[in-house]
Amino acid sequence: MTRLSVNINKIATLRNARGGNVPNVVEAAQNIEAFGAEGITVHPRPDERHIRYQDVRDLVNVVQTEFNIEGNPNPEFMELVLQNKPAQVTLVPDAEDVLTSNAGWDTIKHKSFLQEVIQSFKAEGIRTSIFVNPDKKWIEGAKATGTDRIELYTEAFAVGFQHDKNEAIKPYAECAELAHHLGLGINAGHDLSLQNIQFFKQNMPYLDEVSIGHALIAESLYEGLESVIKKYLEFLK
Ligand SMILES: CC(=O)[C@@H](O)[C@H](O)COP(=O)(O)O
Ligand SMILES: NCC(=O)COP(=O)(O)O
Repeated sequence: MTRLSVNINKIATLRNARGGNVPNVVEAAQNIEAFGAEGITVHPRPDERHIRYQDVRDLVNVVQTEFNIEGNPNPEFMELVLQNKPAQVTLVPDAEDVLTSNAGWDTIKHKSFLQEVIQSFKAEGIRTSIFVNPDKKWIEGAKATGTDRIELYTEAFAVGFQHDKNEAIKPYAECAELAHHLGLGINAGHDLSLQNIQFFKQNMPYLDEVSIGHALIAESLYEGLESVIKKYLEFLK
């Protein structure tokens, strides 16, 4: 059984485009849970271009499933997470100006920094996960940081899936075997979609959780458009 955590960044992007509260991020999270998702993920970025720090404060009292906050552990992010105590924090080494997450941790170079940060979250009962590329050296390095889980960065899989899906999954499945052997939990995310998720799940051992946002929200638009347009047409008769 692999948990689905829905990343709601893109719902906040849409809300922020108009400056009001439509769509309502908190209501969306509640609906997503009511529809069966097993977690809500947010990734507040320093410029708050989608999820704002206040959204985290609003969501933490409302989310009934697993609340997962992702981000680069700078002092502001650490304070936000430590004050709100989600079930899980996912550490991502994003530069401030990136369009989206584009790399995993060098878990060897940043070992002592990660050890320190992870220890402060775990001391507050927050499960930790660190975002890594699918390379065995980063998994071994992750083990040494004391993290509970890794999150495998799946962009390379999503791209490779288009050309040779069996080749694309190989490093992920091997890293999952190693992580499990080392006693680490296994999450995965980035560019997973309705197109590639079934193959990913079927070929990934020990997969605890996936977090999916961009494609899932786009797919919800595609699948919802027909029904909404029909409703408008009905009212315009
Ligand atoms: C950590 C990760 O994989 C990202 O997918 C991220 O959570 C998405 O962030 P954006 O929504 O800002 O692209
Ligand atoms: N951790 C990955 C995530 O939350 C969602 O990534 P994406 O589906 O928006 O690419």
